Amino acid sequence: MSEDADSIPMEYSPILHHLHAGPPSSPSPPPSPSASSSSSSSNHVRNKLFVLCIMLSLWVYMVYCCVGYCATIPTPAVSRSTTTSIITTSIITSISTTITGSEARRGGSLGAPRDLLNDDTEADSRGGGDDWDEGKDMGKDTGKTGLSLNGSDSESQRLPQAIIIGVKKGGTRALLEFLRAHPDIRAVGAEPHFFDRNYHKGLEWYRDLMPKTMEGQLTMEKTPSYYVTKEVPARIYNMSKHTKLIVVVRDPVTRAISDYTQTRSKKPDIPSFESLAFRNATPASGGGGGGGVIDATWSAVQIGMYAKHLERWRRYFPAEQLLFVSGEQLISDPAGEMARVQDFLGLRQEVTDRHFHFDAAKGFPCLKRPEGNSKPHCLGKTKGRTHPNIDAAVVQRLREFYQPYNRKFYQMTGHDFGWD
Ligand SMILES: Nc1ncnc2c1ncn2[C@@H]1O[C@H](COP(=O)(O)OS(=O)(=O)O)[C@@H](OP(=O)(O)O)[C@H]1O
Repeated sequence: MSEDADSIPMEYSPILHHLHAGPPSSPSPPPSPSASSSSSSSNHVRNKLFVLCIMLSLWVYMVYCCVGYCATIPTPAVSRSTTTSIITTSIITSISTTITGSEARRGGSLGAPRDLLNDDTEADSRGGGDDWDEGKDMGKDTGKTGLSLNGSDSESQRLPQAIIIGVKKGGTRALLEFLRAHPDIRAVGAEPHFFDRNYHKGLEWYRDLMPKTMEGQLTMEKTPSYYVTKEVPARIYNMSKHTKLIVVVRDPVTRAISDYTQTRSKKPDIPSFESLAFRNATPASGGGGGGGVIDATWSAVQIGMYAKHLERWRRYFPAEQLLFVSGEQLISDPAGEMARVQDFLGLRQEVTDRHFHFDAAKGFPCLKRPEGNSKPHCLGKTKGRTHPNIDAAVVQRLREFYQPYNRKFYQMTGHDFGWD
């Protein structure tokens, strides 16, 4: 060990003083003037190097924080022993706050991965968004609760307690948007498709999509393809067997035409509805109709066999946990249908007839604020498309095809939807 290091008196440095604090040593003989000046300058350099090292470590730590790790490490306790640690703590705290704040502002649904926007129903429901797309409703953005940094103690992301599981083109977007007018509901805007397409990503991925909720608020999402996907009932049951399930159903013939209309809006060259509806349809049979057999493997037809799909759900969930909303009633009497839904969810009756305005030009109810005269908000152009005229004979064949399924469905749900 070098004796010099121990015996040479150092220039006073508060930092080094702390580091070298120890039992007082016996006084050393005074150094010669030349030795004193060279050792004093080498100490000076060493001190500077030491301070530089500390600054460098701080800088590295700040960079580390900025790439996102800071939020996951516990913030060091504020120590008053040295100025350095106070500064370090305040820098770390302010970076943490910035990161937490920006994440909160992103909110559940806004942080959703991009691939969520690629599914057909969601892309469709976003398309028209000139007057009301689903990310923008009556001031109740999905991420709104995330804006509160102070309230974050009582707010957290929860798995949904209620899900709109179907059906595609039934009126699911309208129902979700109506529900989002309720103060006790927070919902993801985009369709997560967790239980069908993204299940391998795990429940934490799913939870991460959810908006923050306070105690007593319900978290919801809608993905219409769940109702017809074989694996989904068991998967939702495994998440929670208490999940409340809502299905918006609509006359299966109109639903099939609506489904076809949506596909055709994206792929204008597809064959006619008539020819797709029948197995082995030939141009000679008028593209369908005639004596052909309905093609129950065509998804536009298959989705409307509601009773068949319901059997799968009933193997996992009791009747009381499933609510069937009439897509037709949701248009003609939105407040009445909303009363049933709020009841089912155990919520106060907040969304009432004062929230709806029937837009005669659009032919649909739109949401309005109960107070004031602000302009009502309607769904975008992709909701309420004009359907093509379908051969009456084909429509009739489809009605006959669906009749037994409808009857069974009325019996299973205890509700006659009046489609026959
Ligand atoms: N209030 C209101 N405004 C506009 N549209 C309404 C409304 N209520 C129900 N509907 C009907 O919803 C149909 C679309 O259903 P979905 O939202 O379930 O479609 S999707 O599966 O999410 O693509 C859509 O079907 P089409 O008319 O065939 O476009 C509408 O008839």
